[in-house]
Amino acid sequence: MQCPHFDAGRCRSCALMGVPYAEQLTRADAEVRGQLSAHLRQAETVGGDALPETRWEAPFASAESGFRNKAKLVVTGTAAAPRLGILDPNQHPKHHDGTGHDLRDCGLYAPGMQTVFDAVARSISRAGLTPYHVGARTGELKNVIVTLSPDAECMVRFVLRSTAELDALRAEVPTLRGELAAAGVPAVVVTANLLPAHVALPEGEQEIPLAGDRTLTMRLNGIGLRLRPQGFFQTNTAVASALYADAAQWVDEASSGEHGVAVRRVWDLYCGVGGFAFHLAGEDREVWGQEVSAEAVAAAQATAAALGLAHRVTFDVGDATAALSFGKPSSPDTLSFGKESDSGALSFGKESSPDTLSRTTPQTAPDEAPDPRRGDGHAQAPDVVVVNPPRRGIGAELSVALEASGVRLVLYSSCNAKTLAQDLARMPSYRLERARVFDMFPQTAHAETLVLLRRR
Ligand SMILES: C[S@@+](CC[C@H](N)C(=O)[O-])C[C@H]1O[C@@H](n2cnc3c(N)ncnc32)[C@H](O)[C@@H]1O
Repeated sequence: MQCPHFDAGRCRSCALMGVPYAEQLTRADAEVRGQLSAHLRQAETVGGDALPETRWEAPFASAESGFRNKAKLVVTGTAAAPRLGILDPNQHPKHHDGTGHDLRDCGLYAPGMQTVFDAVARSISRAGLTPYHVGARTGELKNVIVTLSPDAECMVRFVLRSTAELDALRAEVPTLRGELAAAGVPAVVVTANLLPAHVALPEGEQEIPLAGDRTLTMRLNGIGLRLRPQGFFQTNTAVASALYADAAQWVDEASSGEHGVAVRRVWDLYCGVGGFAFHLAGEDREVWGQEVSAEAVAAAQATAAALGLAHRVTFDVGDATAALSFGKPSSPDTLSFGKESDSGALSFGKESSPDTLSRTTPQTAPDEAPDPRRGDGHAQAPDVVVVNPPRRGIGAELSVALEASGVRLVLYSSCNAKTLAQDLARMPSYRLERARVFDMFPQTAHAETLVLLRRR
């Protein structure tokens, strides 16, 4: 892939731009393999059972362009001539003069995205929305966030500093929707998001619905996952489809044969809108998902209801790091969460302390009486736990709890092989059975890794 913005130094987001794609894939695979080298297993015989070496699957390739389903565009310029893209990366953020570059034609975006961007730009001009100027701290419209579904429907969110221009935006929305419907990319969700603070974040806490029913359906492998404005969704739809499909297949394969693990209960921790949960939900399986974002949980519950699965695929808002600490209720209101930043860092009101670790009693936990405060989906110990945390990994509390638990299979999907390796080091009772790199983020050095761990 070749990019004029990269070549001109206007955008440096794609660090590997210009590196042939086959080489990017080889590098990503080698990098992850290197990070996990201490955990790769040789063939061995344990208690008379022959255990094969770690099965390292060929990396899953992405399309090298046109793969992104989501755009977070900084709005600069003027209402008459808005630019949708990024702030000039060559200036220090603290002393930025507000210059931005228009990246509507960025080659990473899925076909159809630019049609949405162009219609949004026309709306900004018609409504007279003033782009926020980071240098002068004036103006209202900070960012536009667009998500495009595989069915060519979209969600458009306008991130505003205040409600000063909300009425003008509200009055413009029907025209925008009319244009997008005529162009074949109907906007099924339009919202305003408020970000009053002068901070380099893509969005704020408050979401104001302007049109639509607040859910966009992302259809992957025939499963219509509902997405609401503030819920996380994997940005590369095709690669996410392959990731979820492999996860389901690996669990099916691990549950069959001589050493097969009967899989009746699955936990999907850090579940987002339930991508893993719905792919792993079988006829005779219960799945429980836990996630810190209430919007994502509401979306996952809407999917369960729409698919007629609400009786056996359930979700709760809560801190996944404490999910296996059966001795204590995982009450969301005992923790005060900050927002996840782009880097994936969360600011927690409370860090996991030695005290919370000592209250975790996982050796006996899976057999303990179910906590009546918990719903059916997680009243009993799971056979499989899926974890898909942000870049910081699952951390000490959850990895130590998993290590001491009776859980037979763990599927760990990670976007950071370094923290994955750190977490695996705290779980020596698990054998790394299978691994695969998924190129979720072509043109960058980042990749997603799925590993299947089986208790020795
Ligand atoms: C990489 S995303 C994965 C989401 C989902 N598994 C998917 O496939 O789309 C990580 C998710 O973890 C959530 N999260 C972050 N910290 C959490 C915590 N302590 N407990 C539960 N969920 C958390 C985020 O809100 C986000 O939805």
